[in-house]
Amino acid sequence: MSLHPSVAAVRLPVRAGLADLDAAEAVAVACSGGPDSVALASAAVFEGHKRGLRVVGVTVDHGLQDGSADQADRVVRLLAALGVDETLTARVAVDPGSGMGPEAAAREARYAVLEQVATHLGAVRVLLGHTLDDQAETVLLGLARGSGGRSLRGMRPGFGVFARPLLGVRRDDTVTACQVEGLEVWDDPHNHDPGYTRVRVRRRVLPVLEDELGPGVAEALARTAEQLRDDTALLEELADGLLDRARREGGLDVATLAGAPPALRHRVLHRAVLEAGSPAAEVTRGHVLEVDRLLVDWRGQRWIDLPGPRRAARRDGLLVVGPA
Ligand SMILES: Nc1ncnc2c1ncn2[C@@H]1O[C@H](COP(=O)(O)OP(=O)(O)OP(=O)(O)O)[C@@H](O)[C@H]1O
Repeated sequence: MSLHPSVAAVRLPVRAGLADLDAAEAVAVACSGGPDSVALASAAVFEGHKRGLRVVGVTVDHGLQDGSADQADRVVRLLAALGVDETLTARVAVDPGSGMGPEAAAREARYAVLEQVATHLGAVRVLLGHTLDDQAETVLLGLARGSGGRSLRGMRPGFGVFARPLLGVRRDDTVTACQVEGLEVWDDPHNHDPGYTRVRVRRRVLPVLEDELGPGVAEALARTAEQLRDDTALLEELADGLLDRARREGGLDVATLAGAPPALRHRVLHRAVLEAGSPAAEVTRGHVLEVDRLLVDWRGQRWIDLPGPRRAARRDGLLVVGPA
C-alpha cells in the first residue's frame, strides 16, 4: 500500500530535520495531544527509530483547564501506543503576577520546562508542532498590528534546542495524517473560542482570503516571513556589532549611529532600550522614534522618559539608556 500523501507530507520534513543527529542520540517531541503535535510525534517515532534515535515525549500540564491532568494522561498513553521510548508529564504553574497575559505566561513557562525535561531525558533537540498555518496567522496578526520585520518574520524554524519541522506543512495535512493513521486527537476548546484574535484569524479571516485571492495565500504569507527572516538576520548582525561596542564604551557612539541608515538605528535603539530594562510590551515605535531624535534631530532636549522607568540621554558623545 502506498503512503498517504498527508502522512508523507508530515514525515518528509521530520526526516530532514533529524538527518544531522547520530544514532543513539535522543530527540524529544513536545505533544499537547492536538493534531499537529500528534502527527509530529507519529512521524518522529517512525523516522527517528528508522535512524536508531531514541524518541521521547514531553507533555505539559498547565493545570489551567478542568481535567487537564486527565488530558495529560491521555497524551502519555497515546504516545506510548505510538511507540515513543519514554514520556514525561511536566506540571507547570503559571505565575499570575508575571505581568504577561495568561497565554504568553503559559508559553514562556512551557518552553522553559520543555527544555529542562528534554535535558533530563538526554534529548539534544525538542520538536514543536507549529505548522505553516500557524506561521501565516502570525504574519497576518503582525500586519494587522502594524508590526515591523522582527514580528513579521514569524516563528523561526529553530532556536536553541527547539526545532519546528512542520513549519512548511499545512494543518489540513496534520489533521488528515492523524485520521488516516487512526490517531485520536484532542480538540482544544480554546481553538474554537472566537474571543481569541488568533482563532478568528484562523477560522474567519484566512478562509476569506483564500476564497477571494485564491489558494496559496497562507503559503505566500509564510514566504513573506521567510524573506523577512533573511533581511532581519542581516540587520541583527549589524546591530550586534554596534551594541557590543556600546557595552564596552558605556553607551552608543552618537556620531557613528547618527550616520547609520534608519532601519539600523531604530533596531539598535529598540534593543538598547530593552537591554536597559524597559519592558518589551510597553516599548512602542513612538518611544524608539523619540530616542532617535536625540541622534538625528537634537535640539538640546535633556532626556527622553521611557517605560521601566528608564531614561535616554546624550552624554559626552554617547547616547546612554539607563534607570530614570
Ligand atoms: N501542553 C503542551 N505540552 C507539550 N507541548 C505543547 C503543549 N502545548 C503546545 N505544545 C507544543 O507547541 C506546539 C504549538 O502549540 P500551540 O498551542 O500553538 O498549538 P496546539 O494547538 O497545541 O497544536 P497541536 O495541534 O500540536 O496541539 C505544539 O504543536 C506542541 O509541539
